[in-house]
This record gives sequence, C-alpha cells and structure tokens, in this order.
Amino acid sequence: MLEGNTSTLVPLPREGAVVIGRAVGVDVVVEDASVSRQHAKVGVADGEAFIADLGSHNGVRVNGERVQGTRPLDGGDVVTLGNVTLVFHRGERPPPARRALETEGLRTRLSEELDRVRSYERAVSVLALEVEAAWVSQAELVQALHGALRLMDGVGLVGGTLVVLLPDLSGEEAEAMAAHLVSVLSPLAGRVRAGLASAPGDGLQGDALIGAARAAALAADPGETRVSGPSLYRLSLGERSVVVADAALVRLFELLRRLAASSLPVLVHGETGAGKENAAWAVHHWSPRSAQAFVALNCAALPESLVEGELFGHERGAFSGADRARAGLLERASGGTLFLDEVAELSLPIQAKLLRALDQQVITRLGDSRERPVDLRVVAATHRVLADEVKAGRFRQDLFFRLSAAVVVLPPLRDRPRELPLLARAFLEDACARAGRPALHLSAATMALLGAHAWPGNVRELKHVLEYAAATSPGPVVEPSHLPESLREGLERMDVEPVEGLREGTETTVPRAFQNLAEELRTLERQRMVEALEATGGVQTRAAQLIGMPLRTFAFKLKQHRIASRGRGPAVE
Ligand SMILES: Nc1ncnc2c1ncn2[C@@H]1O[C@H](COP(=O)(O)OP(=O)(O)OP(=O)(O)O)[C@@H](O)[C@H]1O
Repeated sequence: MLEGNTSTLVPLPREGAVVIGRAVGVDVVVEDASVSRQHAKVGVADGEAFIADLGSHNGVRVNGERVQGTRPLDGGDVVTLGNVTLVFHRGERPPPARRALETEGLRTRLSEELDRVRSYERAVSVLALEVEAAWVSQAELVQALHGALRLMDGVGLVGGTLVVLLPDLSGEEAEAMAAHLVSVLSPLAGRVRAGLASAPGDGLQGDALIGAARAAALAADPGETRVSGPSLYRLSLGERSVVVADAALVRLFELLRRLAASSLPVLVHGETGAGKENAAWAVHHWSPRSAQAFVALNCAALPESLVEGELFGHERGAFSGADRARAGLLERASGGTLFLDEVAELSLPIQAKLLRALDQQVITRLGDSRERPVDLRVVAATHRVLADEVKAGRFRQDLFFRLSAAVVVLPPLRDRPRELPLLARAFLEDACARAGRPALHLSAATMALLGAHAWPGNVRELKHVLEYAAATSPGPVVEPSHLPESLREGLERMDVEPVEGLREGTETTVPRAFQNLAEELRTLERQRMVEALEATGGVQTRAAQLIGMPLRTFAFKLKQHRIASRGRGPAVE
C-alpha cells in the first residue's frame, strides 16, 4: 500500500477480508483525507481475491477502471482509493495440504529410515514437538511444518505429540532444523518445546528413539530444543527434580503437564515409594497455582482423632490444648494445591466432610460455626484400588467420583527397567555430593544385582540403598559387597535360579528384570569408558588401552556416549 512517501505490506487472511479506511478501528487505517472512513474491503473468498467499494466518496479503481460493487483481483492489479494506491500481490498458490502420518505410518517410515541407517551408515533424527495451547488447528500446524520441511521429511502424531522424521540429519544440522521448526510453530502456538534424538547415536530402535525425543521435549523449556542424552532425563520442577526415562513415565508426565493447566482433581495410583508425591508436585508446579502453597497430608500417618483438626483447623478452646485458633490444611492450601496421600485411609465421617468442602468450596473450623470460603485443587493418591474400596463400602462413591476426574497410574520401579540405572546413578551422585566425597561408579555386577531386586519399596528403597552404598564404599567403584545385606541375598539367588527355572512345571520367580541386551551393553561400555578415564586422569590414549579399545573408536564413542572429557591438560597424549 503506497500512501504519500510510505509503503506498507498488508497481508490478507487466507479466507476473510480487511476493511480499509480513515475511521479508527477499521483493519487498515489510512490518513489521507481523500479516503472515506470505511472505503473498501479487500479479501479472499473461496481462494479467490476480491475488492469491494463500501460506498466511498471518491470510489475504487482497479487498473484505472471504476469498481461497481465487488470485483475479483489478480496478481499485479493496481488499485486506487482516492490518493492511496494498492498493488495487489498474489503469492505462490499454496501446495496441496499434506497430512500428518498416523502413529503406525510414522513407525513404518522410521523403521525404513533405520534400515537405511544400518545398511548405508546414514543418520536419521526424530524431533518431538510438544505444543501447548495452539490457536490454530493441528492440521494447520502440520501444514506449517510441511511448508518448512524437505519432501523426504515426515510429520506424524504420536499420542498427541507432533513427531518429525528428519532423514540424513543429525548433530548440529538436526539441531538447527529443530530450532527453525520451533520458530515456525511459535507464532501459531504459545509455547513449543522440542526434543531431538538421532540414530545411530541414540540407538537403532524406533520406539526407543521416539520415546527419547519425547522425553527430551518434556524436559525442555518453552521455545527450547533439548537433545536426548542421559543427563536430560532430570526433569527440573522448581525445587524438586525427577528422573524420567521409561516410556510409560514420559507419557505419564506429559499427561500430568496437560492436566496441570486445568483445575481438574487428579487421582494418582501407585505402590508405596513409587513417586506419587512427585507426581502431585509436578501437577502443582506446572499449574497456574504454582506460586501458591503446595500442602501435603499423609492421611495414613495421623490418628483418626487428629485428622479432622489438621484438615479443617480449629478455633481457640475447641478442645483441650487448643489454646489458640489455627487454620487447617484446607485453608492453607487455598489458592494452591492440596495433596492427600493415602486418601483411602480416611474414615467415612471425614470423607463426608471433605466431600462437602470440595463440593461447596467452604470449610468450617472445629469449634466454629462460620463458613470460610476456600479455593481448592486436590491431587489425591493411594496404593489401594480405590474402586474396590468403594465396592467394599470403605470409601464413599461420591467422593471417589469427585477425586477421580483424572486418574494416573504410576508403575512400580520393577516395571521401569530403563529408569533403574539412571535413577541409581542420579541417587549415588546426589548422595556423594551431600557427603562431600568424589563421585562413585557402579560396577556392572552391582548394576546387575540392582536389576535383579524386586524393589517392594520402589524408588524410596533404591534411594536408601544408594545412600548406604555412598556411605560404605571405600571407592571409587561400588561393588555388590557394598550394598545392604537384603540385596546381596539376591546375588546367591541369581546364581542358582536360572537352573531351577528350567525345570518343567516348577513355579519360578524371574531372577532379574530383563533389559534389552544392546542397551545393557551400551550402558556397560559407557560406564567402563568413564571408569577408565577416571583411572587415567582423563588421558584418552591410556584409557583406551586399559579397556582394549582402538583410540579412534574410543574418541568416536566419547562423543556418541556424550562423555565430557575432563581432567587436567590435553586429554590425548
Ligand atoms: N522419578 C524420580 N526421580 C527422582 N526421585 C524420585 C523419583 N520418584 C521418586 N523419587 C524419590 O523417591 C522418594 C519417594 O517418592 P514419593 O514420596 O513421591 O513416593 P510416594 O509414592 O508418594 O510414597 P508413599 O506412598 O510412601 O507416600 C522421594 O524421596 C522422591 O523424591
């Protein structure tokens, strides 16, 4: 649009119109006095551009010809509105819409690409894009991505996450492409987080690559691309951090992140020590209530007589010893999040009071008759199957419905084999740091023993075991003998049970949680390289010799395993 000495580009919507005129509030305001307050309308209808005179004083001309009513526009048409000139430019016609692949289609494409990686030593990257609150449809997001991608790339959907396949790209090239795609989506969707995993560096198994990319996206900040790697699995949730690697846990935390935005109550099922409180904290941390209080109550830890006072508070003199008034947990959690751990242990009378408080968002302190308004969001947890408790008459059905608008199930640690070594290393590292001693490493035998244990106390038990190891290992490597007695008993079992298990018809306990062999070897290889580097003060030549690996392979694998070369001076002699 040319007005006086200035020119402006006025983009038109794909479908719809803009009004041009002098009036305040029209879509495109011009100042020239020859233009009427609402002079003309320019837009696109059914893919065709048009201009309409809105009854202007000086009229609308296209290529010098006065327009009566509405007329179509073509690329290059010159339009005059009084003294203002418009030159209509029609961009390339958009390519026909390419749709997202279904999950199965994406998996098939990825497995074909992985065959190429294996056969021709090529690369492929998987980019997961987590989009929060898009203001256009998913189809439009996919279309925008296709517009920025090469023909060979693919876009698909896996459980609500956009997944992009980038054949032949890895390392910096893949990261640059990821950053570009984030910038393409950002104007269409408030916050975009990206996670990148690449073959062969991050493995050659399709689902594992997709899982790793999604885990990385989960850990990324808005607008950021995280590259998959062992360290990224620490999800930082404000003052707490959670290790997430297992695909089921990644999905669970993705779900929690989405639920956090709503005010729905969440019910977390899981065994003791499985991380239920962490899940509740994640909901709070990601929710709009995160600046307010997170208040937790373990309903099993208090005698029934005290629970009511704790939850609802009391007035002065309400009972013996109540020498001053005190707000209860529900009041303190108002505006924030209330976490009710082991909620199934609440008595039926307390359940009734809790239901009333949640339904009406009011509480009454003990010894008081006043109702006080509260604004509560509840996350409840239990190791019991709450629906069974309802059937048995121990839990009110109406409260069950009230609490279980969204239900998430936290798998026990024994069902998360990928996470076990990562958690074990993370806990050992933390324990060593707290004890002020240099980092320790877990020997392969120790790792195997940890994998063989059933972990009835789940993550909490694992944490305690590693704290014990950090205190008792003379260092630098934690061997099975440094683990608590209860775990070492498993060592003997591991030796005998496979033979026992072969006997037909006998009941067997599976001696260890099996892990993908390639993955286990990768873990072991990385660990041995780290140990060798530690032992040689970071000198790669000697470290490579120590474990019988050619130096070039060693240097290559350092990058592949993302091992930072530490130590003093040059790392290669
Ligand atoms: N994924 C994880 N990453 C890091 N630490 C974890 C993880 N899961 C659990 N933990 C740690 O393990 C311990 C137990 O977790 P948490 O208290 O959340 O379990 P819980 O299921 O609520 O236990 P309970 O049923 O006994 O209340 C805590 O110290 C917690 O920080």
